[in-house]
Amino acid sequence: MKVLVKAPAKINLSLDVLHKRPDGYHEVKMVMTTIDLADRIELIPRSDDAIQIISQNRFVPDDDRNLAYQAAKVLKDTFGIKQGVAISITKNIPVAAGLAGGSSDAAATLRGLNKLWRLGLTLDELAELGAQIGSDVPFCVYGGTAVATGRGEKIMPIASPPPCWVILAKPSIGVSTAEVYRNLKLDEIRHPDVDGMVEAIESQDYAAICKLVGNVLEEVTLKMHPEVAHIKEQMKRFGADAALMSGSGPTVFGLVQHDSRLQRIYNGLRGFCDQVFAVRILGEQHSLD
Ligand SMILES: C[C@@](CO)(OP(=O)(O)O)[C@H](O)COP(=O)(O)OP(=O)(O)OC[C@H]1O[C@@H](n2ccc(N)nc2=O)[C@H](O)[C@@H]1O
Ligand SMILES: Nc1ncnc2c1ncn2[C@@H]1O[C@H](COP(=O)(O)OP(=O)(O)O)[C@@H](O)[C@H]1O
Repeated sequence: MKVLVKAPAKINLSLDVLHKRPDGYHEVKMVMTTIDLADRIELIPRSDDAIQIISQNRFVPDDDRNLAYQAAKVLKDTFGIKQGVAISITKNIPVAAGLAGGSSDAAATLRGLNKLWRLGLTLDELAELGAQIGSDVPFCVYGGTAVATGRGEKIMPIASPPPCWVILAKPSIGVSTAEVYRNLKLDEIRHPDVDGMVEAIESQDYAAICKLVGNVLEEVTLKMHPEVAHIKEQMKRFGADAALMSGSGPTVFGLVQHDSRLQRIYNGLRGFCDQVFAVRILGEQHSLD
């Protein structure tokens, strides 16, 4: 039996950092949502006990640095699984982009192996195991829309935003999440209204959502890579209702409700940015079947 799993990307509609913790991580408060841009993970049982990564993407590690490899390892070690698995990753999410591609591959591997190895774990149990791999993995285990706190691993599901288009534009640079957090000046932060964003989503107020988008990491990445600021300006100039960098960047996303304006923004950005996508928000949490 072979198992196929979708691994969707996320965007951060609001991202605040409260303080630096004694363990070196930052205490965050963010609103995240999954979008319809996804990697495809195929899990194929092996006759030996090895974990093998198969990927055609040269930026994706094919050894134990791969987060999907680490997900399989956590399950094998925790439950004493003897069977090996080949994990084939078809990459559609840009790498090191602030879209949690690696974390989502790990989360999809957890969900898929739960099925392949008949472990019978709940999403809560998979999310707890996922936290060992990375801060964004628990959110990716659930999908949908949620408030994430702690270092990002404490997840509280909320309603999904009203229907709209998400346009993503990724400049051809990769950003290190650790470096962005390291360069954040905690005493100079202008905190976004995360609670206001949650209220706006719960009341399906699209205009308020657009007004309240904010990300404290944006300024850090913008300073290192001015082209990100340029993309954000262009996104707005072409007519996006809101524009913001996702996570630690460098991808910028724009929100728009009208199909007519979508085409104009998409074409305008394609003029100077290689990777542009127009996708929908995915409202539903993942199910276990
Ligand atoms: C910024 C965010 C926003 O969703 O996303 P991305 O830009 O990576 O997509 C996340 O907080 C990224 O989560 P993730 O990429 O899973 O981070 P991890 O692997 O756990 O940590 C990578 C490094 O980032 C820093 N880090 C991460 C999370 C956090 N709350 N505080 C931190 O200081 C630490 O230096 C850590 O060593
Ligand atoms: N399955 C994977 N897909 C993509 N990158 C991965 C994967 N596993 C490990 N990585 C490593 O994780 C780093 C961050 O990648 P990614 O998760 O795409 O970005 P981000 O944390 O910005 O959302 C990459 O530089 C890559 O070397």
